[in-house]
Parts: sequence; structure tokens; C-alpha cells
Amino acid sequence: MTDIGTRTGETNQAGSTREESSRTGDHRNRHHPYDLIVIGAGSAGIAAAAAGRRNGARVLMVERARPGGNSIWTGTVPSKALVAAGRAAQLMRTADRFGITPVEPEINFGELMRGIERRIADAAESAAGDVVTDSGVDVISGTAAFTGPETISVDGDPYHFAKAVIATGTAPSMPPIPGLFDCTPLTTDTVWELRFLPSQLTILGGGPTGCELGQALSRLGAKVTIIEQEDRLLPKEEPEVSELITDRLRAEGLEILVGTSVVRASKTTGHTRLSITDKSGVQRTIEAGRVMITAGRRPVTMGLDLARAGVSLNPAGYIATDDRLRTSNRRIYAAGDASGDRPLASLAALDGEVAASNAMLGSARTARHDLGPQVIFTDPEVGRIGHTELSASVLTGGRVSSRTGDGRVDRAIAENEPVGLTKIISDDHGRLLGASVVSPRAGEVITELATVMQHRGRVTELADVPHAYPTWSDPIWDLAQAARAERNPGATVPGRISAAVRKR
Ligand SMILES: Cc1cc2nc3c(=O)[nH]c(=O)nc-3n(C[C@H](O)[C@H](O)[C@H](O)COP(=O)(O)OP(=O)(O)OC[C@H]3O[C@@H](n4cnc5c(N)ncnc54)[C@H](O)[C@@H]3O)c2cc1C
Ligand SMILES: NC(=O)c1ccc[n+]([C@@H]2O[C@H](COP(=O)([O-])OP(=O)(O)OC[C@H]3O[C@@H](n4cnc5c(N)ncnc54)[C@H](O)[C@@H]3O)[C@@H](O)[C@H]2O)c1
Repeated sequence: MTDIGTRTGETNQAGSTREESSRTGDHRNRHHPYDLIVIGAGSAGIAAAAAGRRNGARVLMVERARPGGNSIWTGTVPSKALVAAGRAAQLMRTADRFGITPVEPEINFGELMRGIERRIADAAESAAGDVVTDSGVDVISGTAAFTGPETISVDGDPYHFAKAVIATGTAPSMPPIPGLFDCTPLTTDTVWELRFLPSQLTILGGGPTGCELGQALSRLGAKVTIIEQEDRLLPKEEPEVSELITDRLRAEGLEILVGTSVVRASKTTGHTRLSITDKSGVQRTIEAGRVMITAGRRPVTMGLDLARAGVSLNPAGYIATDDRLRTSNRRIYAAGDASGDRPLASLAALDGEVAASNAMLGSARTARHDLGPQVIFTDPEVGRIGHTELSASVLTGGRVSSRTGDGRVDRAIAENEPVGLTKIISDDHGRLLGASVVSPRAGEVITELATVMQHRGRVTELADVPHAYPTWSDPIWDLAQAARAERNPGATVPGRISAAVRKR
């Protein structure tokens, strides 16, 4: 166990210094006492520790690897850096759409990955820095495990808590495919260590991670195949979104095999051979090059000795919590991916803040994951808030209406960009239940719709809000105006009615 940011010699609640506590052998102080102990210093843990301090608690945060967690070191930040590099390469290759002579970029992959390493270090400093060094949170390096309902041990050292937040996150899950482990597949934990780009890469899993990394690595020069066991890429998104992204990836040269499972893997000289089967049972063998697994995540709970603390798991193996993020032990809360139904950095941070505030103040706030937008950083980006048409139909017994813009956005026309998509789902009172946007800036655009959902608003309310022209938000204004015109045929609408509506 090592102190990362502990203020040594500090007075604790019992009035003695930590050094004194451990020397005295006094029963009350044998455990270092804390108001709040946070296990894990990822997005959720850092937000929890900061909220605990803001509420006046004496806080200990325990991290077994590096403060910052998956988002900084192996997930959000490095993947977005890789996506940006891929976009730059693709822009050079396709510059002829602006009348500029295109060039095939020369890519020094080792240098590119060292650059990503530097960006990770910068992000780690900015995300964790204040909490680790300035906020007064004690941060120690080590692995925490529960020793009882109010105690943990960190590599053998005992600590007592009044309240605790478990924020231990997730790790890549490895599908049980015979022979796969021996082929040393890459995961999102290890891909960042590559300094040479494999000439051929086969990715197992066509969710957000597989699509983002697959497109980026293809643009940087690898021949990429994505194998997805469901019938389409991004199976949690609208079918039209999956189709659009699949077409885009195929047009860029990726091979996309959907409805396909891998039954066996074997190692040949430096490569992997995969036996795959489609839904009709037809089996064949492919040379896969290097394999990367992006087949989902599993919660990190092993080794925490949760049973000793009386903390239960839900049937999927995640830490079970109630609406206020309390576990089956009323002193212990859980936040972020380890308990999460929607593993996103933004929602992990929200959870952390809500869990620690509830723990310290006894409040009953809930973390509204349904109001959190998600963005998949493919090119074009996919932004979604709330329900898809299918999940909204299930929720309302089919009482939904859906409205889709045809994607002919003046901004896209000006920039010679391919057609995107905007789809809005409302209930039969016109209230927004969900939306999907596919465009180069969907990540920025979707937040406007998140705001409408937060207020249980109707998309028609946006009809009166002039949108700057030409922007990637135009389709939303167009759809809002079209919806209003339909509901209220006599009403006048401000400003222009552009491409999407004119076509109707
Ligand atoms: C490739 C990829 C791209 C992603 N891109 C995005 C994105 O663009 N946007 C987005 O919102 N989300 C993205 N995510 C998801 C995001 O990274 C996670 O939702 C977020 O990191 C979860 O934070 P967390 O704090 O719950 O868990 P983590 O970040 O996993 O942190 C948990 C911490 O707990 C520590 N820990 C575990 N067990 C113990 C123990 N016993 N003792 C002490 N410490 C322990 C771990 O070392 C770790 O540091 C992406 C994920 C991946 C894999
Ligand atoms: N931009 C973002 O916000 C972003 C990016 C990446 C990840 N994430 C988060 O991380 C979480 C995990 O993402 P992910 O894409 O790693 O997992 P995921 O669970 O979302 O997708 C995994 C995909 O792999 C497929 N799969 C599973 N086993 C397979 C097998 N044996 N062969 C072929 N396909 C298989 C699944 O059907 C699924 O489509 C997401 O839920 C997301 O919230 C977010």
C-alpha cells in the first residue's frame, strides 16, 4: 500500500494523527476511521470522493491501478484520440471532395501511439489531479477488500468507514471460444500498447467499441473485419442507424460479418485462424490476422469479499442498488459501471456524485440514466437520447409516433458530406421519448434534445427557437417545425423551412 496523495500526520476524527493511531494499538483507532471510503478512482470514484469532501466528510479513496480509471487510461480518452487520428488520415485520402489533391498519408504508428500516451497523461492529470492532490481527499494505492459490514482492508491495512462507495468499474469480457485465449487476443486494456499496426485485424463484437476502433484502425492502414453475432452492427441502436453505419464502414473497405459466431480459434504462425458460422449453420474458416475482443464488459467485483459486507449482486452479476444507489448494506453505495445499466463515463460521474451525496446527507436523490445522451464516435457520429422506436413502443404499448428527417442538411450539402439521419420518437401527447442523430457532429447536437427530455417537453417547443444556419442542428428545427405544422396546420412558423420539410 502506498500513499498517492495522503496528507501525512493529519488529525483524524478521533483527534489523533494517523501515525499515532497505528502506534497506540488503541482498539478504537486500530482501523483508520473515515466518514467515507471510496473504492476505485475512475470517473465514478473521483466524483464520489469530490462530492464527499464538498459535504465536509473525511474521505479515503483507494485505487489499485491508476487514478482516472478506464475512461482515462484504456477507454474514452485513448479511443477518441485514435478516432481523431483516423479522421485526419481519411480527410487526406478523400480531400478530392474539396477539389484538393488527395494523398495517401504516411503513418508512423509508433509515434501516433506515443502521442496518444501523452494525451492520456494530460487527461489523467486534469481529471484526477485536483482530487488526488488538492481537495483534501486521502488517496492510497492498493487493492481494497471488505472485512466486515463497516471495514475494509487495503493490502492488509485495516480501515473503518461510516459510509462507503464501491466504484470498481468493469473489465473486458472474454467470450468462451475454444482456443481463443491461446491466440493472445487484444482487448481495450492492451491495444494501447501496440507500437506496430497489425496489417490484418479481426474484431469480435460490433458494438460501440468495435465500430469506433475498427473504423479508426482501418483508416490508419489495417485491413479490418468486424464479426458481430447479432443480425446487425450496433444492435442497441435504431435499425436505420445500424444500416447507415454498416454502409459507411463497408464503403471504407471494412469487412462486416453480421449474424456470425466464432466457434473455434487456433494459432498459426503469428496469426489466428477462426472457424465461423452464420445463422443458418454454414461453417467456414477465415485467416483473421490479429484478433481483438470488443464483446462487452463484465463488472469488477471479484476479490472485494462483498459477502462479508452483506452486499448483494443482481442476476447479471452487477452490484445491486436501489434508486438512491444504496446496496443491500445500508452503509454502502455503488456507483458507475460496476452497478451500471448504461456504462458511460458521464453517467458514472453522475452516479458517483449522487451516491456520495446521498451517503453523507441521507438524501434520496436518483441518478437519471435515462436522461443521459450517448454518442458513438464513428464517422459519422451516432447520438442517442432515451428510447429507440422499439423500446418506446414496448413502454407505451405501441402509442408512439416517429418522425425521421431525410438527412438532406444544407450544412452537409455545403461540406459535401454524405446524408445522415435524425429520428424523433414521441408519445401520443407529443412528448419526446427518444431521438437518434447520425451526423458528423451528432455528439454536440444530441444535447439539445436531452434538454427537452429533461423537462418532459415536446419537440414542437423547439419550433420557436431559431437555430443558427447552416448548422448540424438544422434537422431538429426542421422536424420541430414539421411536427408543429402537422399538429396545428394554421400556425405560422418562424424563419425558413429547409430541405427536410420542403420535401414533404
Ligand atoms: C474503448 C472504450 C471507449 C469508451 N468510450 C466512451 C465514451 O466515448 N464516452 C463515455 O461516456 N464512455 C465511454 N466508455 C465507457 C467509460 O470508459 C466507462 O463508463 C467509465 O470509465 C466507467 O467509470 P467507473 O468509474 O465506473 O469505472 P472505471 O473507470 O473502470 O474505474 C474503476 C476503478 O476501480 C479500480 N478498482 C477496481 N477494483 C478495485 C479494488 N478492489 N481496490 C481498489 N481499486 C479497484 C480500478 O483499477 C479502476 O481504476 C468507453 C469504454 C471503452 C472500453
Ligand atoms: N462512445 C461511447 O460512448 C462508447 C464507446 C465504447 C464503449 N462505450 C461503452 O462501453 C460499453 C461496452 O461497449 P462494447 O462495444 O465493448 O460492448 P457492447 O456490449 O455494447 O457490445 C458488444 C457487442 O459484441 C457482440 N458480441 C458479444 N459476444 C460476441 C461474440 N462472441 N462474437 C461476436 N460478437 C459478439 C454483442 O452482440 C454486442 O453487439 C457500452 O455499453 C458503452 O456504454 C461507450
